[in-house]
Amino acid sequence: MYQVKEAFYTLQGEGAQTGRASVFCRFAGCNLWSGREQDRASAACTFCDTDFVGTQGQNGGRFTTAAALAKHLAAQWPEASGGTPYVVFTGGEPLLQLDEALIEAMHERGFEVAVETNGTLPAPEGIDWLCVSPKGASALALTAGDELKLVYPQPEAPPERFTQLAFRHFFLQPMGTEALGSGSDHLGATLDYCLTHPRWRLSLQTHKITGID
Ligand SMILES: C[S@@+](CC[C@H](N)C(=O)[O-])C[C@H]1O[C@@H](n2cnc3c(N)ncnc32)[C@H](O)[C@@H]1O
Ligand SMILES: Nc1nc2[nH]cc(C(=O)O)c2c(=O)[nH]1
Ligand code: SF4
Ligand SMILES: [Mg+2]
Repeated sequence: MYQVKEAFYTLQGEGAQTGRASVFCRFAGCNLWSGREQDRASAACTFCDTDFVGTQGQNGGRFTTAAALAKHLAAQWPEASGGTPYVVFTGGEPLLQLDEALIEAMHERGFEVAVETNGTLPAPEGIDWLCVSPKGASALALTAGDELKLVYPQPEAPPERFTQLAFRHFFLQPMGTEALGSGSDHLGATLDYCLTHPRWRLSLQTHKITGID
């Protein structure tokens, strides 16, 4: 049984695939936070900007088979539009639910499969684009992939801890604080770090700038 909070067609807002048309599948639930505000301060991940609780979002629901969920997601891609169909599995934490059967079902429908993960859980075979975004002191199970996208700053996860890992791209993404009720957006500190450490590139959450989903 797959539990999906929401699914929508948009442009990837972050990282090296920014601007690419994508079907997003946001799975419900996370292993680093319950999603309840009263638990935020004591969670392993404290700065989450996302509601991933339940299955009542747009195009959300419970799906009993990989085939049924794949059909539901493929239906969000515009017909006869050209380009390679692209699905981004996110959450919550997608690696609590994503399995080889669902990846295969998306491949059979012609999709490339991307994942946005906190990196604390092992990944199934067959992912085409793996983005790992480390969280605080949480240990990484995934130490290789396509991009490492670190939300900055995190006192318990300084960038230096990750540069030796086997990723093709290293991004710093300023911590957005809207969900946290603070005025500061950490953009200046992120710009400074990228300017003084050219290994790292800036990732902006462009969907928040443009107002797209
Ligand atoms: C909501 S998470 C879901 C996927 C997975 N659980 C993870 O943490 O990577 C999607 C992306 O948003 C990033 N993110 C979450 N909260 C953020 C915030 N307040 N500011 C900037 N990026 C944030 C995460 O680091 C991750 O790269
Ligand atoms: N447009 C857009 N791009 C995104 N990239 C990562 C997202 C996520 O929440 O995982 C996200 C999202 O929610 N919307
Ligand atoms: S690990 Fe990802 S989904 Fe979970 S609380 Fe942190 S940012 Fe949100
Ligand atoms: Mg998001």
